[in-house]
Amino acid sequence: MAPHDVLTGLPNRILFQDRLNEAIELACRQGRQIALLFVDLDQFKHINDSLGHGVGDKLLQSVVQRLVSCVRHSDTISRQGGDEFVLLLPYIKHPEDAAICAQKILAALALPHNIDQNYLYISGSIGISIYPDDGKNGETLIKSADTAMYFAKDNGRNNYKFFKQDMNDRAVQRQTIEASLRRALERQEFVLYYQPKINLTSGAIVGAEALIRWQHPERGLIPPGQFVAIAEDCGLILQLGRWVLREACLQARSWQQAGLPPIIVAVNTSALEFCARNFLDNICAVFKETGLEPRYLVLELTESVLMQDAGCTDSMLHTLADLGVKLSIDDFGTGYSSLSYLRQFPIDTLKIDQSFVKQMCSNADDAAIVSAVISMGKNLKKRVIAEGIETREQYELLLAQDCDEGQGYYFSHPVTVNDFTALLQTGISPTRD
Ligand SMILES: Nc1nc2c(ncn2[C@@H]2O[C@H](COP(=O)(O)O[C@H]3[C@@H](O)[C@H](n4cnc5c(=O)[nH]c(N)nc54)O[C@@H]3COP(=O)(O)O)[C@@H](O)[C@H]2O)c(=O)[nH]1
Repeated sequence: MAPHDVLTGLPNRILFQDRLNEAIELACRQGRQIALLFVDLDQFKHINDSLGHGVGDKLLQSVVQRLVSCVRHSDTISRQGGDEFVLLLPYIKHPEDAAICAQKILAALALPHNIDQNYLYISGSIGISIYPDDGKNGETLIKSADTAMYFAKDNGRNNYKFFKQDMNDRAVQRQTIEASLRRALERQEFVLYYQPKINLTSGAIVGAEALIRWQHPERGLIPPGQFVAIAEDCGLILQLGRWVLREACLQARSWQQAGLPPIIVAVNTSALEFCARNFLDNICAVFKETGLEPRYLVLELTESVLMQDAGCTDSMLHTLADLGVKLSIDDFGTGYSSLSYLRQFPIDTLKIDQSFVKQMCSNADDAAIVSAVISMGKNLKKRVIAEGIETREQYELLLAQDCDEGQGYYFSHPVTVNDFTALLQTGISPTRD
């Protein structure tokens, strides 16, 4: 068997294992430390699925060039398979040397990759293990670095983490969650909560954001923060997303049929779902099945979905817009805001991230950002919604700046279907603070 990976020319697992064993033996004799970096590309599957494996392969080759530029000749880089790479740094003085290398890799990966006249962006998550503290043999060292890499992913991706012993317990916990998520889908343990979106001038409910919860038979109601990222990593988000979309559309139609004022229902859509081959077909099938008109659905997309310089994103967004589906940029201001997207894509709404709203009454910079997004939205003829409104002061400031819509605990927490139906019947009376 050839000792090198055919696509990248890097040492394969077997050759890497030999070098790692040699490095461990030498370090043991000399009483030195060595470092192992486990690099996994973030959402690489999404590139393969949307742009094809040919482009994915070229991106991997470009990534390898960047990795090589970040290490010394004495270091070894190996492709473990797919989009996973392991780096052996046999000569380090301190663990901090590995951190410096990880920072260099993140910075190098972040620069655009020019593939077939497209600029592609990719980031990586890196786990670091140190011999002898995190493993006395190669297998354990790789496993520790791999575990740490998952924690880097959970920490928002595009960062690095050193292995810590308590990560092992949490990794077992994660695998348990993954297995029970699969069971939960079969047993239909998920529910949607709805949070109203308010027209700030009239006070009327104009929309609802559907937010998933897991009604766990023993642990009670589990918020999405504890399982959506895991579902994304193991691909279950596709099934989960299809369920959310269908359920939300059924509910919106059912409110209309009950004679309640028609509102627009918003569904969060992750990059993985958006780029799935049958995403559009599924949406059309849901409209057909539920009878909901497309104009009553808004997809909340994060900037990472728009970030891919892909023809498919552009045509998908235009097809959705032509159907009548509304498109909103979620967490606006926190991602890769390239303002040219606002011109290129048929975006209806900018949703100002709650981190800016939270501090807008006490922090002049946040107030300036909120105000700038509102006036930019007005000039570009896009609706602007502020999320995370918790106080009357924030509401009044947003109203004074002519922000179109708002959402937040000041008006209502996300609530069950029955409670939301009651809100539609009675209207909202904001909490006093
Ligand atoms: N792909 C999918 N992602 C989903 C889905 N359902 C939810 N999510 C994502 O999970 C994130 C966390 O959601 P949740 O715990 O429900 O939190 C939402 C609100 O409860 C919270 N919120 C709303 N108002 C306030 C407020 O005034 N203060 C405060 N501290 N928090 C508030 O914000 C969350 C809504 O955020 P956003 O989506 O950015 O509008 C959540 O971010 C979802 O992305 C799903 O079905 N699919």
